[in-house]
Amino acid sequence: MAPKRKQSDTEEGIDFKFTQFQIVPPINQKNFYTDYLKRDDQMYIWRDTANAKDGEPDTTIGDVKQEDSKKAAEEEEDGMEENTQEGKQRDAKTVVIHVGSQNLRIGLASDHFPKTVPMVVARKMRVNFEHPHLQLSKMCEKNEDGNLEFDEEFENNLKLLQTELKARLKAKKNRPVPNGPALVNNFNKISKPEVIPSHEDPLKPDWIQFENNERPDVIIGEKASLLPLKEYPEYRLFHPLKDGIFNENDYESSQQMFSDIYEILKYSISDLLQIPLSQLPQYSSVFIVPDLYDRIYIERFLDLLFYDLQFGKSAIVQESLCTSFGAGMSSACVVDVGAEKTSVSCVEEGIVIPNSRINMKYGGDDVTLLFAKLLAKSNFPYRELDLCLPYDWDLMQSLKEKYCGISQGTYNIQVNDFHSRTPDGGTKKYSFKVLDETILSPFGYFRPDIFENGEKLKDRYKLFPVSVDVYENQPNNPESLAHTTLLQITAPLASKEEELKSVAEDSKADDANKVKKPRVVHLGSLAYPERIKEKLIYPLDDAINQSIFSACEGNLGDQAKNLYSSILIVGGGALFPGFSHLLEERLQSKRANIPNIAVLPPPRGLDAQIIAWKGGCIYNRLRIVSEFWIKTSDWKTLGSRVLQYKTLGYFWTG
Ligand SMILES: Nc1ncnc2c1ncn2[C@@H]1O[C@H](COP(=O)(O)OP(=O)(O)OP(=O)(O)O)[C@@H](O)[C@H]1O
Repeated sequence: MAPKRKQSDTEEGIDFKFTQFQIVPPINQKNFYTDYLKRDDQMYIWRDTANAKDGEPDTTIGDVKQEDSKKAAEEEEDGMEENTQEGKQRDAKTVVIHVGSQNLRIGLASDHFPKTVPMVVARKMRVNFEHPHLQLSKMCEKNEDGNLEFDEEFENNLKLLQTELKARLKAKKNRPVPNGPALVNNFNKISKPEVIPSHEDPLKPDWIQFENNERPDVIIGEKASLLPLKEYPEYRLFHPLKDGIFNENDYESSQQMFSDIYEILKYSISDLLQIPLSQLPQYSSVFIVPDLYDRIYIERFLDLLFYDLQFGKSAIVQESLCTSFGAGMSSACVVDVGAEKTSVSCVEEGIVIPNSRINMKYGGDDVTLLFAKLLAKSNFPYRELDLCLPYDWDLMQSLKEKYCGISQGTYNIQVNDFHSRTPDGGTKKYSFKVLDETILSPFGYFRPDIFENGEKLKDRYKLFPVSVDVYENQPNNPESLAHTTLLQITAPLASKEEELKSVAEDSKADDANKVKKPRVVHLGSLAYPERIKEKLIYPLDDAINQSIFSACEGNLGDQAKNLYSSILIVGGGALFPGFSHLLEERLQSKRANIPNIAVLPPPRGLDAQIIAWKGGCIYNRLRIVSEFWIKTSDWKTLGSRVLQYKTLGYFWTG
């Protein structure tokens, strides 16, 4: 039999406690309460603001609050003072910056109009750059009937577009032009250019010619398109933004891209606004960001504003909010059709409704390309036109802006002319005929599958990783129910096999990176999208319907009626005559139960392209904005966390 084990002393009933310390019982969660880091006045950022206001080293919280309320009352009393002298002084020291894929709009808040700078840089490379070509005549081929044709997908989409246009013209009692396309083709085929001697062309561009061997490293903005690229092949053109985000496709490194953005901003501030860079610490900047922004985009831009340009303080504000300020509307559905992106968002009482935001990857440049293709099909006489050359692209843009529009009056054969100006070919005058090309091109917004969408968002996340949460390592870019819904609707269009393949690839990548898939944060009614798909291409009118539907949480009541009666259309891409009217008609046909649908142009004859910038100036005048300024010290101490407390406030989380 095994011997009995000796029992320990405690078990033998000796009354000593194991420790003299009082053991703390678990807290009863019912009565548990703490406000640690829950009140604004405990945050460094607010205490810092309060101290700065007082000019005292430190104060107790109660005192700060009393002082604040006194000051606020004083400010209320002399509000006029704020609106006149103080406000004007502040405007003269604030630079409002609105960056677009094609144009940067920048100016002092006290200016009437911003300076517009094309977002392009010509950089001298170490070895000659082989420029790509996109010659119009080589884009299509002759079919058996002798007509010019593009690929099958394009031709099918074009047929659908033409059918839609015919139905519309019939409804408006417009008669078709008998034998129209043949008449147009025959005229264009035999149209010959007239050479204009350079001394007879008052608009001849001042092409850049370098003397000796002195060649600058960078040429910025408009000047870059005056560079004869064939003569100076060591230069390459870069567009740092594409589709409304960083252009990761054309650059090898993020530093290279940022140095181009820096050059554009530096040139605009020092040369155009005449502000010496050394004085920027005394200036503030209002930076206008997309509604459905990318966190990395905002963080990197703020780095640039604080570290490289050294602005004293900055505020960031969303595009649609600025547009609504600029238009003086407290609630609106803002549709911004830009060069390479189109956004739709609903704004109410100074807030962009998070679930209504939609960002689509098409815009005015897609219409330009479509117009060029349609002209190519009808034997456009300028056959050497190369869309990769900046002056030829600009020519096509100007033809689009001059001749495209959606009025029934233009549906007839028209004879137009234009001048081509190239550094090697001089000036030539061409005549050409068009029939329905000018109407069909803007129609593309309602059937965007016809645009060249394949290369969009190519190499996304090549230079920058997906923004992830520091705690959960989950993608944390803001999401919107409207946007996610449309992504899910368009997803089945991809072939099943392709889908499965890429899902498998994604899951492999996920395992490697330990990054989980994004989730829909707002309503939770939808499962998370199968993959991180961002390229949203969807008809404009349907996108507006979806945005308003999501803004009202599916209830098309008074709120929806209000939004439908104030659809504000801005941005350069929608500046076609008759476009607002067409959009209004299409919305009415799809929402017959909503009376008074109105698509409004910007009020007071304001330019649709600068209205968001104007709104940025007005934002600078709001008294509340003083709480939104991020100082250099805040950015250096807290980094992007400061955005939770300031400027974007709760938008930053979603
Ligand atoms: N009068 C016009 N008619 C038609 N299109 C126009 C007109 N004026 C400008 N555009 C087009 O508007 C586009 C530029 O618009 P905008 O300046 O709003 O773009 P962005 O803000 O630079 O780009 P994004 O919003 O995509 O970032 C170009 O495609 C240009 O061809």
